[in-house]
Amino acid sequence: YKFWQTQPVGKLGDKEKIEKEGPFKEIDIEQVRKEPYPMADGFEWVTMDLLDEEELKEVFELLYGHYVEDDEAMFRFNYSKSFLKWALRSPGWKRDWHVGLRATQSRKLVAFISAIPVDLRVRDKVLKASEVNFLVVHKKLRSKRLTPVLIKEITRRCYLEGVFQAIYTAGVVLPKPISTCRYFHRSIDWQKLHDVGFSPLPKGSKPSYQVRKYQLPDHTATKGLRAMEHKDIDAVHDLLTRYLRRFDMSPEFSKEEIEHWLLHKPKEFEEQVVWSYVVEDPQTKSIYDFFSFYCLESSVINNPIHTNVRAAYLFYYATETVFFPDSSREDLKTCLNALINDALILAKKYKFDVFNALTLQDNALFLDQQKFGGGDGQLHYYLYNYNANPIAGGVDARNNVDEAGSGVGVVML
Ligand SMILES: CCCCCCCCCCCCCC(=O)SCCNC(=O)CCNC(=O)[C@H](O)C(C)(C)COP(=O)(O)OP(=O)(O)OC[C@H]1O[C@@H](n2cnc3c(N)ncnc32)[C@H](O)[C@@H]1OP(=O)(O)O
Ligand SMILES: Cc1c(COc2ccc(F)c(F)c2F)oc2cccc(OCCCNCc3cccnc3)c12
Repeated sequence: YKFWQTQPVGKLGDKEKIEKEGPFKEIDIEQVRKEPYPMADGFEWVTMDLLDEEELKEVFELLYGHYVEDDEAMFRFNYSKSFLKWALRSPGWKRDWHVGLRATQSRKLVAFISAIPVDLRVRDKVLKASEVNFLVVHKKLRSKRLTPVLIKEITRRCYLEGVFQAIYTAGVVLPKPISTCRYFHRSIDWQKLHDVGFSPLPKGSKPSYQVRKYQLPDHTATKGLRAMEHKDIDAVHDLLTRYLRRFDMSPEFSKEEIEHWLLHKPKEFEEQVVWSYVVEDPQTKSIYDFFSFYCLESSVINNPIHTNVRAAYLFYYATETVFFPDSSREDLKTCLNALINDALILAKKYKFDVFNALTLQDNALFLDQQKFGGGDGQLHYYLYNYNANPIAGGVDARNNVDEAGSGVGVVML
């Protein structure tokens, strides 16, 4: 019984072009089970209340000990409580979509899966979809087929809300990725990355050469660059909405979502999760560009010197450059290199060790020039119950950056 064969996800190997893109399973809400799926003896479903500090802490601890690791089990994502509040309590969030599994006796939280709502455009269609993330099963309960049940349960809860499509990413290959992007990293503190075993010393090089290669100025260079403020929400919303239309797949953000995802609120988040900067024309005061990055640390497993790597991840950005009459790809390349170089300088200022980016959006235009190195990880994008032709992930057949760029405009956390 292969879980995937019963799910509306295209079979592996479909190579022919899909004529008509769209859902391929019509769901009748009347037929959807009203109560959770039966669960193995000794475990029970719970809905986590992430407004409750204690329950938020339980989800944090489960992820801290059991979430995604690299293949050599040297690092594990360390999503902070602030991050989880930001990621899971976004506009339109539903408590029912924060699904936990507890051991009945001990009450211990042993598994979790979540979803948040997103208006997702795929080419010319906009879907009321969900973004599924933070699937985790306690290490002691692995290989017991709990995952298919967790997935069925989050699916049922999405169906009950009239949501019949989902987007999700994974480092593992599952049936039918719609796109695949590659990890790229730009060292900021090379010595620390080397100490934790993340950055090897290239043959013929020396630590001092590597440190010099990645050194960055202390101050940004772009005139008019400043931190985003509440007053910039409308302008950033307008600019990003137009810019995201360049891609085959992208979210359609409301102004509330722009405020939530891009504007750091010190009172709400004791530790900062997202950094956003705008470029304001001194004369007209209009916003010509913006970029953002988020903080996601990785625990270093078993290292005598360091316990954490502080990574900045490129998030959303946009520039008016593409809308200037007869502007070229070279103009966009020049603009993005200047913006991302300033993003790197700010990441250094805020004590990040590494700046991570995928090959999606227009990232192909600056990865090389800004000294990003290709990682050995890939991020596969998936759609649930939606047949769509493949979307370029920004890498070619040999997994090198494809200058033609990518059609992916969705950044998953
Ligand atoms: C309309 C709404 C729809 C909503 C739902 C849309 C779909 C959402 C889909 C989920 C989006 C999640 C997005 C993220 O959060 S991706 C991050 C996933 N989390 C981790 O990697 C954390 C560390 N690992 C673990 O906690 C466990 O190893 C997990 C929980 C991953 C598997 O637990 P375990 O190792 O104990 O295995 P099992 O015995 O229970 O089950 C084995 C089956 O599970 C399939 N498997 C393995 N990894 C994944 C994976 N990442 N997505 C989907 N399926 C996965 C695998 O192919 C096999 O199926 P089959 O090949 O044998 O049939
Ligand atoms: C993850 C990731 C990496 C790994 O980066 C590091 C890991 C350990 C370190 F010590 C370090 F310095 C890294 F840069 O480099 C990247 C470059 C671009 C994008 C990246 O991840 C995109 C966000 C991934 N979401 C988490 C996730 C990952 C896999 C499945 N489901 C969710 C990554």
